[in-house]
Amino acid sequence: MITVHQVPEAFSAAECDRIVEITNAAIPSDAKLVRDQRDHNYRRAELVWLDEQPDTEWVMDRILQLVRVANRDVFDFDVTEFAESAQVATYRASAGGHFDWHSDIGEGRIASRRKLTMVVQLSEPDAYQGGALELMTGRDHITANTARGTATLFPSFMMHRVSPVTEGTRQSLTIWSHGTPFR
Ligand SMILES: O=C(O)CCC(=O)C(=O)O
Ligand SMILES: [Fe+2]
Repeated sequence: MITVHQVPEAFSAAECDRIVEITNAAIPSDAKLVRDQRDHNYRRAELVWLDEQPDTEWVMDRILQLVRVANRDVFDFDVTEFAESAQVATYRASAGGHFDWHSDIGEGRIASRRKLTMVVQLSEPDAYQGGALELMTGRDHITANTARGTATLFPSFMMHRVSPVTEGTRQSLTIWSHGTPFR
């Protein structure tokens, strides 16, 4: 089904804390876009790739379980693998953190095979202003639940954005699952 599916408390507060600690201990790279172009007008965030961090297998195990169940019960897409590491993004108001409207499907060998995107809210909603994950479901758009630990899953072709963070810092985890390109 083509929809936005939200899973409250996909990660507990303690688990979000742990992911944030791991992220904050790592050295972030500046957000790179599909095809490696950098365009700060389009996206501004720091990225940490989870597969480069120690002791994160449990995060991947949980992701696998969440995506498997959501795909079985809701989407029923032809998803066969996770071809890219999960990433944690840090959007800071002080750095103009945001991500303009985009689809996650790109032209590259891997980006063209993205099927299902999952985003987990890692920050408390009162830790930042702005920073809403908005998804275009048709003529309207919806705003993802901001509760900490909520997972939002959607088809990777769906247009979405993170509105500018105007105060504080927002952190989120993103993972894509892959399969034969949509046809
Ligand atoms: O941080 C978010 O809520 C969304 C991130 C995103 O859209 C992406 O990494 O492609
Ligand atoms: Fe995205």
